[in-house]
Amino acid sequence: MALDVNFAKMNGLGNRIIVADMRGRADKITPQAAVELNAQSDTGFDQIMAIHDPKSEGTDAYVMILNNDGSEAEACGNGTRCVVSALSAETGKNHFTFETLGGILTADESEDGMVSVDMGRPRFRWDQIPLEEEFGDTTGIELQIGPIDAPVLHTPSVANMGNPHAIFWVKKDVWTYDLDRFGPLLENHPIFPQRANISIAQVQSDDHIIIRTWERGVGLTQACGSAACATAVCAARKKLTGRDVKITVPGGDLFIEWRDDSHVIMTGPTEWEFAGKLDAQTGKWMRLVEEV
Ligand SMILES: N[C@@H](CCC[C@H](N)C(=O)O)C(=O)O
Repeated sequence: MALDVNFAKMNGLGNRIIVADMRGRADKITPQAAVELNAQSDTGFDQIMAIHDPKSEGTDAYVMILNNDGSEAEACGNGTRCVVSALSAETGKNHFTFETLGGILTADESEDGMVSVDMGRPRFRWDQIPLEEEFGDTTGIELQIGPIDAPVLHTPSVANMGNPHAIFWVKKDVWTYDLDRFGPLLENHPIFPQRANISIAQVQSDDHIIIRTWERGVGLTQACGSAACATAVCAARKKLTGRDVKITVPGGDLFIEWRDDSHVIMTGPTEWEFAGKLDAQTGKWMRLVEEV
């Protein structure tokens, strides 16, 4: 089977993104094509952001989000910034409205190339995360990993930012935790019927948190924008920080504002990879033809 698609290889703070242009076509990138594409060295990615023709009036595009295990996601903060940079290079526009599986969101590119995405309103009710069983207080649910009397990670906050997140608060440096080992166990824990993105977070101050994330459907990544948003809102709910925070991820910094109307605004950079700066400047798409 040949996957023949125009694309740009980009990243958002090291979160590896393929922006694929599926406009004007009736087909979709299948889970199998995504898995096989990821196995090829030049096109390895964390997410594919497939831009389709709009489905709803007033939107610029429908964006299908695929993780590298072929599963579909409702939200991807870093990938959305990459879609904005790609479409802005192509069209010269700097404001976009997208629809994803998770709903409708807006995004803006500023003069300096930074992109802000309105990630919508977080949801905290147990059945909205979703969790398998009822918890009244989702600022810290009963879940732990490690010995029963000395858990390594415990009592995560949970939130849905379009997609499900659990955040474990830690006192020690986030790099001292074996997230590679605990990540898959927690992602697939029966308490999360739709699996979950798992982050560990160390609060530095009222406006700064350091996190690492094990992403659902991917594994360890350099950055997860929706996890940064989920961490920020959960920290503010627990009164660990204010509502305006810098989140340091392995790939750099994201700036999160939880506005009074409850919308979460995420701001950060994007980078072009082998589509190259030339393509970013001319707005020309590269063509990807792979046997998958
Ligand atoms: N990298 C993303 C999140 C992508 C989706 C996630 N793995 C999921 O399945 O929910 C981001 O920047 O938000």
